[in-house]
Amino acid sequence: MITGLNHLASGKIRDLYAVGGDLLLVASDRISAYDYVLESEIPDKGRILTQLSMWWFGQLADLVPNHVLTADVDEFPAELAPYKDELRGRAMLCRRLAMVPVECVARGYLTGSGLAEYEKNGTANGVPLPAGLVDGSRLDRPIFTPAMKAEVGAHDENVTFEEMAERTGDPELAARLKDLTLAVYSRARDIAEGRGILLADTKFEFGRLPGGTLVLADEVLTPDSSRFWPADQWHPGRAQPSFDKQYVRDWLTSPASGWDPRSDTPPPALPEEVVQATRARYVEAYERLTGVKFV
Ligand SMILES: N#Cc1c(N)ncnc1-c1cnn(CCN2CCOCC2)c1
Repeated sequence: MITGLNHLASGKIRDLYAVGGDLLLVASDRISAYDYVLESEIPDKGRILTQLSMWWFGQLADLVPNHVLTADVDEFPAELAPYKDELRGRAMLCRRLAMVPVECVARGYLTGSGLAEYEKNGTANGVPLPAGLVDGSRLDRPIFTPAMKAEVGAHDENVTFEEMAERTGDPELAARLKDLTLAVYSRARDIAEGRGILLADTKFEFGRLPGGTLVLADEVLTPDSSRFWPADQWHPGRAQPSFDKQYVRDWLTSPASGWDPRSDTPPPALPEEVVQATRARYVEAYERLTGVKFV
C-alpha cells in the first residue's frame, strides 16, 4: 500500500487508487497460493505482469478498446512524482469506468470449477458439454462461463448466461460481453499456443465509458488472471502443472515446508531458491509471449 495516495480498494495482489478523475492500478510483488497471500514476495512480479498486460492490450486493440491512459510514470500526473520510483513499471493510470459486475470468464480447457460442475452434471455454467471429458481436456470451442463478483476474499458465483443477462438486467450487454470475451480469449489463446503456453482459461473485467462504450478493464491475460500451462507438459486426465506457480505449489506440499494445505494455518515463507525460480518463470512467460527481454 502506498500511503499518501487516495486508496480505493485492494485485491490479493493489486491496489487501486483515485488520482484526480482517473484511477491508478498498482501491481504488488505479492503472490497467492492455496487461497493465501504468501508472506514471501516475488521480486519484479508486479512489473512483469503489468508490462505483460500492457503488451496484451496492444495485441487486442483492434478487437476492443481498453481503460489504460498510460503505464509510463513520466506521463503520470505531477501529484504522483514523489512515488515515481515505487510505481515505475508496475502501475497503470486508467480511465474511471462504470464497471460491469460480472467476471467474464472464458475457458478453452476444462479444469477447476468448470470441471467440478461437469463431473456432477455434464455441464459448465449450465451449458451441456460432450461426454468423456477429463481434467485438462481441450474444448472443441471456448466457452463463456460468467460469474457474479463476490466480496474480496469470497469466491465468485458461477452463473448461467441467462442468469447473468437477468441479473445485469441487460440481455444485449450480456450477449456483447459473451462475444467479446470469447473473441479476445480466442485471439490470446492462439498467440500463446504459438509460443508454447496454453491459456487454459482467463477472466476479463469490462466497464463502460460515460457514452456507454464497452471497454476492457483491470489487468488482462496474466498468470494471475488466467491459467498458464506449459504446452510441452500438457497431459489431459490429471492436474496440469502451472507455468508460474508449480515451484511454489510443489514446495508448499513437500515435507520440506512442514505445511499441510488442509490445515487452517497460513503457509510458511518460501526458500530463496523457490522465490528466484518463480521469478524466472514470470520472466520466461513475459519473454516468450512478447518476444521482448524483460529489463
Ligand atoms: N480496472 C478498473 C476499474 C476502472 N478502470 N474503473 C473503475 N473501476 C475499476 C475497478 C474497480 N475494482 N476493480 C476490480 C479489480 N481491482 C483490482 C485492484 O484491487 C481491487 C479490485 C476494477
